[in-house]
Amino acid sequence: MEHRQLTSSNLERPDQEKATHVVLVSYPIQGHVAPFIKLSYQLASRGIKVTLVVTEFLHARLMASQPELDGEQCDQVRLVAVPDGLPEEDPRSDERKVGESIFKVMPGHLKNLLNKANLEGNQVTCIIADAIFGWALEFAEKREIKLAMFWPSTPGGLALALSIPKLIEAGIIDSNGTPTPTMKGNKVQLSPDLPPLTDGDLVWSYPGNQIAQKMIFQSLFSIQQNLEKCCWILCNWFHELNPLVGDTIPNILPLGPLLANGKPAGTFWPEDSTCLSWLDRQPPRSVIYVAFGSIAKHSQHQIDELALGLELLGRPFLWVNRSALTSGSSSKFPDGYEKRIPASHGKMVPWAPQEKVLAHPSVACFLSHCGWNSTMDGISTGVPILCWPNFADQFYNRSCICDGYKVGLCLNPDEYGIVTRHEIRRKLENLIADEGIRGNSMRLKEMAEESLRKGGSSAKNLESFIEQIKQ
Ligand SMILES: O=c1ccn([C@@H]2O[C@H](COP(=O)(O)OP(=O)(O)O[C@H]3O[C@H](CO)[C@@H](O)[C@H](O)[C@H]3O)[C@@H](O)[C@H]2O)c(=O)[nH]1
Repeated sequence: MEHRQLTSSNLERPDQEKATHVVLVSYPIQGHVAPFIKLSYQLASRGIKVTLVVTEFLHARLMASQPELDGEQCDQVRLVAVPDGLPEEDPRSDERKVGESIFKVMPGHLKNLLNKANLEGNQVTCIIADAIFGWALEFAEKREIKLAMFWPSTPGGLALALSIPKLIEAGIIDSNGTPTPTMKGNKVQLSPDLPPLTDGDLVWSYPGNQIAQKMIFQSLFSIQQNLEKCCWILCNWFHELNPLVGDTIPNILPLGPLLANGKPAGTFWPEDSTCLSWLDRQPPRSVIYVAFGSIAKHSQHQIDELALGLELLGRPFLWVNRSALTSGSSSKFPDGYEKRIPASHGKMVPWAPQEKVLAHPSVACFLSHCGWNSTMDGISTGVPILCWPNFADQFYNRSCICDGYKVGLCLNPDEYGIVTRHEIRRKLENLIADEGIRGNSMRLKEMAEESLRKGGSSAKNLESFIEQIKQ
């Protein structure tokens, strides 16, 4: 199935006929698609013709949640929808099945797309592929097309992924990524400007989901070879955040923070914008913003503790209570909770315009699962972060936020593995009162802004990338 963005009338715009044409291919999850879309805007705004390939399933979701993605505002970014190889009725809830199918069918779709673009005189100059799409290397090489890989996650995660062979050789992890007794209780220094890594920080860690853990480890294992062979590794951070990590990776180009800047952020759920007018009615720096990205889950017991912790704190809060945040159906609140918390004091939304929320002056801090995009959202708006990691890179991101960048605090579970309401209340109070953390957050925000200004590190990296793909 092809969407209207692929029609020849659309492709043959005279002003763009000779433009450099970049095709981007993202893995179809929110934490990858959102930064891909923001990167697409950056390229398109500099006159590059941009085609972003998404699965049909995802395309339908994006159109339902942000129909503007198909409109005037995003005209220079063409979304092309391709089948993911699964039957229409499949709910796409089995991550492994989706992943395997994508790897099987995506090369064929890309081939068709390039052939079609060639026929229509829109030759593709460069492919930007998700860093886990190793198949794109051979594909681009055969067709003599430049290839960049995009790493949507954290500097620490990249440093770790690239160290996997050495860690196995040194007997620190086994060939499945499981820490050996040598690592237990010890720390590994991946780069002088990263906090030491413990066995709890391994980015493939997915508590309670062995299949996902194995899948993430295998993808990361393959990344080292992928990145060695591609021309550039594009990343969503700015050089000054972890300058030494970049020094060890020759072809790295940090371009972040990647921002939507008011354009549709490519979210899978419709944004509830009423939270912005609600924020307008709150005092400056008063609100706790609570959001756990697109995949993290909490038990109903944890949701209760969170709700009661926020109540104990007594400050206004805005809570993204996304569907499937709990393992069962939708999360419930403790008895009488919604009556006790007036709407003026606590607002729940299924999905928020996160970039805009965090930039709002009423927000005091961000209770986050530490997904990398949310971490960059927090850093680029100077909002201190209370860390509640759930799986994967989020544990090491927590260490970076708290011990590396020093812009947050972390929640600690009790002896039963529960983050109690008292811990939540205490840490939120401490975080809000911590002037040192606020100062660090503001400094990083300024550095992030500086990196995007003309002559700043990310701006220069983007210009250099564009110059090179034009050659
Ligand atoms: O109400 C909300 C909540 C989130 N977001 C956006 O959704 C994205 C969420 O991304 P992220 O914070 O990275 O979380 P996940 O969706 O969980 O992302 C997955 O992908 C990331 C990048 O690889 C990893 O760092 C995470 O651990 C992994 O779970 C960000 O762009 C947010 O701005 C919204 O727009 N509104």
